[in-house]
Amino acid sequence: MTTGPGPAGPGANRVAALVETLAEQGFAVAPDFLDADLVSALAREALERDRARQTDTGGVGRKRDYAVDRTVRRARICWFDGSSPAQGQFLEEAERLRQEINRRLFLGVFEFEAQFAVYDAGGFYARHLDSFRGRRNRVVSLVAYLNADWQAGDGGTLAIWPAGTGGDAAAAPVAEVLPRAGTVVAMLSEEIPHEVRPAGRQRLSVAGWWRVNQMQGGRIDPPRISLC
Ligand SMILES: O=C(O)CCC(=O)C(=O)O
Ligand SMILES: [Fe+2]
Repeated sequence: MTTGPGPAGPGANRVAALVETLAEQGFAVAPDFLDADLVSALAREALERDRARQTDTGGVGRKRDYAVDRTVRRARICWFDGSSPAQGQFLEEAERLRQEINRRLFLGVFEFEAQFAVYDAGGFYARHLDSFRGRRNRVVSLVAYLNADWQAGDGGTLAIWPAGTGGDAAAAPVAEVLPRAGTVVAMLSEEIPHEVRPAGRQRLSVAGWWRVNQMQGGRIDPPRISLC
């Protein structure tokens, strides 16, 4: 039986289910989470920005930590600037998730930053955690895939390892996620090691992170400045 939208509005069950799974296992994979029209618009924008050379070569980390290391990551990125309706709609989805994350997980996450990512054939991102040493910087990670007709043979899966296996190179992944249009993945940034396997064809995504408020040298951690 299907149920209509509850009092919290359309999609509330979908958001609650994702966050519940995130709370239970440290990550959640939700196929068909995003509306198909939104996914198409985001894919178009990612390609337009890439063509206009507004994507950077995917250095690892926030701007001030920038280090381009093509042995770790081969992709181009472009930070959201909130300037398009598609970005706005995606950020509204992120806000719904943020509220549920704070309600269910008590994480106090407040700020969201997002980027388009373009991995050409051969692109990858070696196994990593999304948060940085010693800083409660990124707390929850969100990835949304924009690729129509992605097949298992196209590679580019997101491999996910269980929490706490960061230093264990021999541990087996618990999930391999195909980057199919509409699929969304959420992960606890400090705990879940993950890797983008080499893509067999161009692979488009949006990656985002929620952060907690941080005092640094008596100042609130400043918002990241856009690169494009
Ligand atoms: O695109 C993905 O599947 C994950 C990307 C990622 O791990 C990152 O940008 O930190
Ligand atoms: Fe990551």
